[in-house]
Amino acid sequence: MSKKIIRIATRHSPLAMWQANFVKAELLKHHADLTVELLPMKTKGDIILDTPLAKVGGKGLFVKELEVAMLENKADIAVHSMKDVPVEFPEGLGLSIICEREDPRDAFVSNKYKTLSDLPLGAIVGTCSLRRQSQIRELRPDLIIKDLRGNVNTRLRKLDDGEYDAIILAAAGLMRLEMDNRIASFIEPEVSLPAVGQGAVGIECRLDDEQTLALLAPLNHQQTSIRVTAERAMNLALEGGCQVPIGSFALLDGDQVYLRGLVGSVDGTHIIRKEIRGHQDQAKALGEKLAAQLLGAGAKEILSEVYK
Ligand SMILES: NCc1[nH]cc(CCC(=O)O)c1CC(=O)O
Repeated sequence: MSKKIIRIATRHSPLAMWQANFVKAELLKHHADLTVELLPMKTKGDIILDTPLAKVGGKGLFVKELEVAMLENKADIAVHSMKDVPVEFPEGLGLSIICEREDPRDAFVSNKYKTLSDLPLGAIVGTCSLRRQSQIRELRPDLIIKDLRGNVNTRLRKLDDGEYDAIILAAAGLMRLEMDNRIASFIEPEVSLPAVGQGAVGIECRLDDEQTLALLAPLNHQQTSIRVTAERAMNLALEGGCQVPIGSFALLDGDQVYLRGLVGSVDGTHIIRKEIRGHQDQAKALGEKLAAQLLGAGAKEILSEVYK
């Protein structure tokens, strides 16, 4: 067999580069004679930094350019944070692999306070996630939520500059970048239900590229894959993108899936929570069932208000 090269399309942010290098190392671990190249590129989500993400619009802000590179055969695979991957794929591309999940929780990051409850009345919290905003507002309606964009390092710098009393980030990103020391406390899923796929890295490729699919196969983590399948099925049935106040979080207990879902108004006054359990073989159906329960309980009205 000729010497095979795998070209990885990735965003150029430090977290994206870490994830692409992680996949490169994993590929080399399983296939020592492989050549792996990184192709860093900018996406629309990296370029438009002055607008709240929910207003930039369009699904897949962080993945489209990477997908084009694969379709034009300039790259073979793309490495994504599962949280940023839209539920549907362009013709010919698909998500073949989900790697083992890092800590899926949100992290409370502050130089002055330990937890959300420690924050004084009217404190300023930075996040651009409607999901985080909704849940934080429910708990602490007095807090002022200020938009916060940019990659992880930019966000931390804005905190350090004193623009915020605290910011909320995905724990996984901080842990991967070896900045766990910035985490003041973890926010449990009961307080802030994580986003669909949070903490998991996924690999997309051309579905007819059998050689690449075979090389990627050992990187799949079955338990993570089942959990994220349930979460994404819920999101798809709600027609949710990644910029909506939706949380979805699955755990596995033996062969049983425990899936929790949430849809909330941005002001936190109206939050719908539902949960469901079932066999892991039914992960997708469980997600769809849970979405139907959420819709039946008023999620549709909440989401149409957000999309307006
Ligand atoms: N939306 C940006 C994004 N996409 C993935 C992560 C973190 C890593 C992960 O969830 O795997 C982040 C940053 C954040 O939310 O703090």
